[in-house]
Amino acid sequence: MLTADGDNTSKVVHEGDISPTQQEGRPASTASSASSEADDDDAASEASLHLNRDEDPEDGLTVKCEPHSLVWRDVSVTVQAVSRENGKKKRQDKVIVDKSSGIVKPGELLAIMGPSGSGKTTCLDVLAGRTASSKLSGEVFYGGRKLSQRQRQRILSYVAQEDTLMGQFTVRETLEFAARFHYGFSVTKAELAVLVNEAMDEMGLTHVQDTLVGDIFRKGLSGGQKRRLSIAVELLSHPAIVLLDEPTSGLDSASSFAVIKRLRGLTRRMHTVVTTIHQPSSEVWAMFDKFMLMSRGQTLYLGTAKGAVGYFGTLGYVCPSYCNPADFLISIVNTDFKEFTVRADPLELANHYTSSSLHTETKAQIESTLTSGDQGIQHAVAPRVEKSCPMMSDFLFLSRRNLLNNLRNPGIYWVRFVMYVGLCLMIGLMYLGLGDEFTATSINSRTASLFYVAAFLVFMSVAVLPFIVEERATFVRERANGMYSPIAYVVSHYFCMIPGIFLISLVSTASVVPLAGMNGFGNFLAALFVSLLTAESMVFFVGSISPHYIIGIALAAGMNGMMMLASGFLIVASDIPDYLIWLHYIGFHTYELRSFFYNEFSPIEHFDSTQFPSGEAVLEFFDMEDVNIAHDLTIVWAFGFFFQICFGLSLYFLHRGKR
Ligand SMILES: Nc1ncnc2c1ncn2[C@@H]1O[C@H](COP(=O)(O)OP(=O)(O)OP(=O)(O)O)[C@@H](O)[C@H]1O
Repeated sequence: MLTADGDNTSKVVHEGDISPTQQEGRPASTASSASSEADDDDAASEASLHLNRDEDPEDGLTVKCEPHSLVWRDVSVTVQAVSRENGKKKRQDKVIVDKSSGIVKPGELLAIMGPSGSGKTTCLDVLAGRTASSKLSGEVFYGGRKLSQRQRQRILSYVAQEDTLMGQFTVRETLEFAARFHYGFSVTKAELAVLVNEAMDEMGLTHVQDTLVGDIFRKGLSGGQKRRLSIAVELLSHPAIVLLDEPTSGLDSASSFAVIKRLRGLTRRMHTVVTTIHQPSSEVWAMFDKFMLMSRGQTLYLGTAKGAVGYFGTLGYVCPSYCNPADFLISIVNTDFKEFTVRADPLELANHYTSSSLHTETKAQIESTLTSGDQGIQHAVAPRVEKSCPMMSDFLFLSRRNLLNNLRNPGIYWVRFVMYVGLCLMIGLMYLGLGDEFTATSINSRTASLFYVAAFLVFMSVAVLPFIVEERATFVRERANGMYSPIAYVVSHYFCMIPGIFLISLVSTASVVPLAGMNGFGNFLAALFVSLLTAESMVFFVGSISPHYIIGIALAAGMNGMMMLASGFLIVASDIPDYLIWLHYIGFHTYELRSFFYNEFSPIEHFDSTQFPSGEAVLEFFDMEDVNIAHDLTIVWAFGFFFQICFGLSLYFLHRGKR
């Protein structure tokens, strides 16, 4: 069985042939630095590490390439397909990749093609280690070994079908951040600029370097430009293996040609490239070394691209002169439409391929690679510079990106800021001069306004949830491609939300407290600040576990609603039924409300009311007479900390980029 983290692991360190650091003559990655990041499996095989650098007469210090083959053997993927028959839900096992085996050698460019839904993406996911192990059988090897998740991240980059770029950054900024996540402080600013300029140049993005990627607020790059930027981001790390899912979709033919030519260039430096592609032009087709044709999860051909036309010709499917071989081969195996006159039965073709000499040859290559060939080779080709202080550099660059994103994305911060200020001014004006009134009705106004502040202002944090869910896709891609760790992501988000929330709390407090004449500006500010921090932490956690933001909003609203109900205002704590009293204690709203109430009522010595002659009497009525504000706000903060831990755990375990 193919496992998520192969147990027969070895340490693979990426060495560079053209990394800027090495060009400058600074130390490249070493076995010891690599091991500091490694897991136990890695450490066990550390001893087998050999670096094999050599002096290249033309390029300076380069790696002498002894790269590995990517091998997969008898890989099948089975999913539970849900359908409806006569109104009844039916679950059925569906094989979407069936016993696929293959080998791509270093320096080869493999193109996987097939009609829509034939299993190309699934196959690529398997090679990239992005498929849940419960769905998989078969084995994937690199250098004769199964690799752990971390090792895979170090040697391969995966450009997925969907672009998950952040809309508020320009092309140059996007690449600069990606380079920093790959290299940290190991490259200087000048080296970083060289890397970024080179990447933009290669993907034809130089003329749009200052254009925003774009999002729902602003139109930015075109679809094809986004595609090229996604590729450039991943190629920045010079990975040993590059897997790309439809890199040319949305590109014009000239751009497609240029992109594949760039990938071809990588293979000349002994990198391995596997790509799925629809409709390659004849010029693009000519650049493929290997070609794999799939249909309905079956492999119909895996061999040289040059030999494909001849192979199918011998089966009676002769490609007409002047016809693009790729178009012809796809048309004969597309069973979705009736238009095509020449049509093959995919199952028949699959059986024929399995019994062909081509398949026997591939199997033999796989076996010889696994038993001898690659087995003795211990190092990979990718020129990735080890990051110095990875946690610190990840934290700093993530924080910088977060702060910029918060400032630039109106939905994340500024819309909420305006709403908070507007609402708080409304509260201030609605309860204008309340502090000078000590009638019985002023008690009601005080409790109601404080409950509104404690409940509704906190509830408004839900507004940030869609952006968390949206950004999660970027996190998953960057994490799966080994750019940074979830812990750096969580810590940087926490620190970056502090200034914005403090500003909102300050302006909101300054709008309510002086106008309404409420007591204790400092405590009010502290209670609002800590509560908003915790509420946002909760929203981060809910956003991380919700499959869609609408579900997340419903979930966060429900949680807020429950905590409001049991906080002790709508029903006093002593009246809450025993079987629900736990809700009163596990909701952070309880502790923030107590702080707001105690802050307001404890200094008031007199009310014109026989039932509540003083602030203390009001507090006694709500079971809040013995509040210690510092203590209660610490509890509120601890809830926030707990939510942050849950957020981190959820990112760590649920968002590994596996499907
Ligand atoms: N988790 C899943 N559950 C059910 N069916 C799935 C699942 N994942 C993939 N499939 C199905 O498996 C088939 C292959 O999907 P895949 O995305 O690999 O195709 P593809 O060749 O990449 O298609 P396209 O070219 O349109 O991107 C499709 O029919 C898809 O609906």
